[in-house]
Amino acid sequence: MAALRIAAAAVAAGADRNSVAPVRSLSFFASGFSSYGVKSLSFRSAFLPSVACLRGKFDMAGAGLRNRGPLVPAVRSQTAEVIGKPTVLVAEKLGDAGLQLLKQFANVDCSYNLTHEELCAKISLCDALIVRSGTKVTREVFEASNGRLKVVGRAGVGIDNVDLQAATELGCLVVNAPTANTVAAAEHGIALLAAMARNVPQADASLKAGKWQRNKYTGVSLVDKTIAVLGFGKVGSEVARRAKGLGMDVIAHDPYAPADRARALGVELVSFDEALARADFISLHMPLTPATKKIFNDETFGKVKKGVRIINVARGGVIDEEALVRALDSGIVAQAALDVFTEEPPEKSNKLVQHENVIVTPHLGASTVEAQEGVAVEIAEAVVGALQGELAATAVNAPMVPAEVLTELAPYVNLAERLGRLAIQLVSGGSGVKDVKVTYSSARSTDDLDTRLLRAMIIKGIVEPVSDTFINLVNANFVAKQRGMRISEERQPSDGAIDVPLDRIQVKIAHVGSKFASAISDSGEITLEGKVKDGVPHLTKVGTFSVDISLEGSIILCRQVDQPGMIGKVGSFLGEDNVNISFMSVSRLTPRQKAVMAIGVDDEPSKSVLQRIGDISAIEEFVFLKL
Ligand SMILES: NC(=O)c1ccc[n+]([C@@H]2O[C@H](COP(=O)([O-])OP(=O)(O)OC[C@H]3O[C@@H](n4cnc5c(N)ncnc54)[C@H](O)[C@@H]3O)[C@@H](O)[C@H]2O)c1
Ligand SMILES: O=C(O)[C@H](O)COP(=O)(O)O
Repeated sequence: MAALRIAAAAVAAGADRNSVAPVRSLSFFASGFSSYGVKSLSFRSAFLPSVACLRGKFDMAGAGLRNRGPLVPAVRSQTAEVIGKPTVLVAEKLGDAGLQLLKQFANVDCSYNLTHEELCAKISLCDALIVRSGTKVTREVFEASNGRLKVVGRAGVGIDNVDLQAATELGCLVVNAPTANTVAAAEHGIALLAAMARNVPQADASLKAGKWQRNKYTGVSLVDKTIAVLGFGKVGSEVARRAKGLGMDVIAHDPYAPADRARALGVELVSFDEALARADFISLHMPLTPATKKIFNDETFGKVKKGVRIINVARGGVIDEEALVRALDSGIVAQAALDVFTEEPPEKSNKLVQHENVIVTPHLGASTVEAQEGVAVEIAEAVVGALQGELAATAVNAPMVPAEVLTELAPYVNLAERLGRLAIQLVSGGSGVKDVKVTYSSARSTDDLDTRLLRAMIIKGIVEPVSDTFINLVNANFVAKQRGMRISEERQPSDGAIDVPLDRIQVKIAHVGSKFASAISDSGEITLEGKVKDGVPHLTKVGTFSVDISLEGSIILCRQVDQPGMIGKVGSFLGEDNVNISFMSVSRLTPRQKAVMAIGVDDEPSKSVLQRIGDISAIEEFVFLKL
């Protein structure tokens, strides 16, 4: 019998994290933030306020912030007792309204024009970083933050200056401000279009130099000309709308644009080659991605109508600048108007900047008073929200889960993490977890359940106790993949209530041994199942045994010979050790044979009392699990 016994002790995984285990699992994005202004945290209060924040936006009153809740220690040795504010580094000029908003919540360090080295040196003291397009947020920056940096806010649209892969791997959320500068960029595109067509900058410079060159600066008309908008997103659509107003024929190319949006604006969506062949003017509005990098090159210029005019308010990198110089010199391209460059700022001697048929501006597309105030508020709201544990609506590297879905799923999120956390503690030493199967039982239709958050929380529960990686919605899938963990998800119809999103969640870990053999189901996997009852997660199945205990505190699972007096004996040992029992449940398959007892305890039993429980002759195996 002794051979069957598994030494009862705190499961090695996580045993050295007593001080943080109860709090570090509480919120999702906030995992890893300092406990700004949070005096104490309880499990249930910790996730839910972030959900409330999603609905209620900002409650910036000091007291409101203090009670916000989901802010969990940044440094693992810290406890939730530390009172402080997060630090936000603003590395490029940000509108005042945004700064004021940030200052209500955070210590704001406005340090502009930092060198890369200075940024790397400062970043480990910052919880959030706000940049425009002028700061390169490289892997080095993320690594230098030593895990403290949890949000990068891009005060604008393009995130090509942020290493998204590194951010994701290190669990750092990246948010942008995608809407506030759209009109400004479109207006700048139109300004460049008109200025280029009528040689405004050249004529202005000539006149200021004392010349009067009316013939030299004869322009071309816009009306009835064809403009091809490449990238029919927010800015592209606004440019198209304005070009229509100028009497131009507008065609557009965008592989992902909905045809009805184009139709509504009277814009014809065409292929890339057709756009090149038909356009008198080409206006670029696609993002810089590996697919669009140097999309304008010698070959592309070979397909355009001779004498085409090009406007680029998107990103310099979408044009091969040397090829453009060649196309301008040969007259294939008559003129170009550029707001953006591959290198910013470009060298003074840059051939495009100096070309007489090129007009340039120093990346001014978003630079209007109105746009900068709008962008500043948009990004400040996103960063503050993320620091408070909200799922940001403008997250660039995390799935967006609508607020109402999040509210409904909140208790299941806790259940999912706890099942993962218990399941990993049942795996016997040395077994690598490679195959996790999750079954969601729900009376709802398949489309009606967004499981991404639950899946991420199960990964968090499984991985965090056995590694030093913080898991959140940003990096959960990446971390699972990196560890070679395959998570398969399955939906099972249930006849439960339709007004709750889920009836049960079952987590199975396959191809591993268990410290508690009774947790292995007939199919050979560690199997745990849970439900939410009155908003509280419950463990309802271990292996083939039905149990019912609330998933709070810690758990002792015992398998014993079913006989009178067992509950009393174990209960009295725990009582003598001043350990409070919160829940107890006994399940047996056949009377007087095997039974499984699940005991929820508020306090951690001492090793000696666990030893005494293990020594009870009827107890065949037992395990102590921490939540
Ligand atoms: N100069 C500035 O100051 C300034 C200001 C705002 C935006 N921008 C830049 O303008 C670009 C567009 O911004 P937005 O807000 O309209 O973004 P958006 O995401 O709304 O639109 C981009 C569009 O490009 C499309 N696209 C992607 N790949 C494409 C391809 N290969 N060919 C054609 N279309 C493609 C997408 O489907 C999308 O519809 C971004 O690069 C942004 O950084 C520059
Ligand atoms: O992508 C953008 O939003 C624009 O390029 C604006 O960049 P900026 O914030 O550096 O002006």
